[in-house]
Amino acid sequence: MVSPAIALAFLPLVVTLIIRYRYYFVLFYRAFLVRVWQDCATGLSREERAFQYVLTNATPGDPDSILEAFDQWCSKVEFISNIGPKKGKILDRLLMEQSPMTVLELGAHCGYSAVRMARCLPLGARLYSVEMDQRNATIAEKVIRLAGFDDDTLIVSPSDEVIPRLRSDYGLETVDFVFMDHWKKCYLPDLQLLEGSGLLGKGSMILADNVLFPGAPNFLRYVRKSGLYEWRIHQATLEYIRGIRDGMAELVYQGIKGGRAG
Ligand SMILES: C[S@@+](CC[C@H](N)C(=O)[O-])C[C@H]1O[C@@H](n2cnc3c(N)ncnc32)[C@H](O)[C@@H]1O
Repeated sequence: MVSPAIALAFLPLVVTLIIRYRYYFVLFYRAFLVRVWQDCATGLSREERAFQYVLTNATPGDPDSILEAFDQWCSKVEFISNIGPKKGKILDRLLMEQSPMTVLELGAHCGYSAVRMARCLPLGARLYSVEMDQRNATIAEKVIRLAGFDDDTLIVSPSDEVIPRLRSDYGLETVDFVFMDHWKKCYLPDLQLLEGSGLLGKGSMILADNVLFPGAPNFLRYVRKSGLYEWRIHQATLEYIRGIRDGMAELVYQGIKGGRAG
């Protein structure tokens, strides 16, 4: 039995830790505890619950109302790691400035960022979204169609299998814009796969989310050292949780080092 005196001595430390890491507790509570509880209570997956909410609260064919419904659900009900409204605005701005004709998304989850991007693209642009989880892809497909983007292509496979086949199976010559938002450990190998496949041209932009939290240190180290990119970090906070620092890395491919520009 711990004596009350010893317990009291540790109290300031415990209080300090709780205050200091309160946003991480909130994240753990909303992303994990609420999810487990709701999975048992509803018999539905978190993604299916989010979709039910979107179906009830958004207007079909109106992408902004679909994004708004997702944002309300993720801020007030359960956490889902969509890019969210704040970082989403940076993504919107970059897409509108770049006007890319071919866009590749790695990690579609429920289709939030796919809808977000599709509404910013110029007429005739093509969006290829890659999602390896079949259940997530089913929801993403429904969300993308609900928003009215019937021409977007959803590829259900792991990114490292899809990237080498983009040229042969989907007829892509170059990719103008890549949005990376899948597992962080895949960022570096997939970037190198894209380089090796010749799909990046001079000026192709890569935007990688969550490079500070949960973080992609190997990816950032490589980008810094490779000399292949002009790059910057957009400082932000984690989607739907203020108080946890995060950032997105914006890379612009400069072509093959010491050789012909891509
Ligand atoms: C953070 S969520 C994507 C959120 C989405 N981009 C958004 O903002 O709405 C990550 C998703 O990437 C998928 N994923 C992870 N690694 C992948 C890979 N190597 N290939 C394809 N999908 C992957 C996961 O199944 C998950 O659905």
